[in-house]
Amino acid sequence: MNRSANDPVPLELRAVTRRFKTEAGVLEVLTGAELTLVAGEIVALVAPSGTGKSTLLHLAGLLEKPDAGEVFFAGQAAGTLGDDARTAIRRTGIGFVYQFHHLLPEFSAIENIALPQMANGVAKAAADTRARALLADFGLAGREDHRPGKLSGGEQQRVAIARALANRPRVLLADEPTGNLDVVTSDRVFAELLEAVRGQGMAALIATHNPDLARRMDRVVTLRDGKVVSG
Ligand SMILES: Nc1ncnc2c1ncn2[C@@H]1O[C@H](COP(=O)(O)OP(=O)(O)OP(=O)(O)O)[C@@H](O)[C@H]1O
Repeated sequence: MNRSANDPVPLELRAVTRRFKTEAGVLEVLTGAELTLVAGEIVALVAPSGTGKSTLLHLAGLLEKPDAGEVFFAGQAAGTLGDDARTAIRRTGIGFVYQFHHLLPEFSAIENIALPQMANGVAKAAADTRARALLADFGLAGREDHRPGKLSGGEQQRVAIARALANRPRVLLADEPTGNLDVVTSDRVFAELLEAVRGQGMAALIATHNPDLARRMDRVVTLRDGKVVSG
């Protein structure tokens, strides 16, 4: 995808704070986190369990709102938007990949990738064509009509990644995208993910516990005392 130098910054978190009330008191998870993702940049988020990686991804993905600070998507302050506008950004501008694939079990691989496009107004024939091409990119030609239950773990995760890329989002957010796979499959699927993200010129933030995978990204950040710092 061609993005020009004048395009707005895909994703920016400014002074983002998030706290949770727990029985033990208030838990300050993010305390003024700052992060900028430029177009074409793939950032690894590597931090110990419980430090707030998923929380940060949920805020970046407009799934939750910060208690203070602001998330900017393509230069637009998300806090100023209503729920419909936030949902529209999530549907068209952001691709999500989780540790578990969350594919729709009753639908085939091709339908799982075509449906989010059709929800965005793409005609079925065009959505199917793109889904087919993505499946081929991920080595799944011939598996189009298989339901997720008939696919291996690696194949399921490839379909989930293809689904996240289907609408050509500006930003990809991933939480341990290959954390559920064996080492060899994880390595292969991860390489395919990076290639696809680079090919589309997207910005990506990918949480992983795996330092080998993190090294293959453009830079590594971590969370310390609720703030994003270089990893
Ligand atoms: N809705 C919530 N209510 C209360 N506490 C929460 C909530 N969501 C997250 N937390 C707490 O916030 C902290 C950060 O959670 P988060 O899931 O972001 O961590 P993480 O770094 O992604 O961990 P992991 O690597 O284990 O997935 C944890 O202590 C968690 O228990």
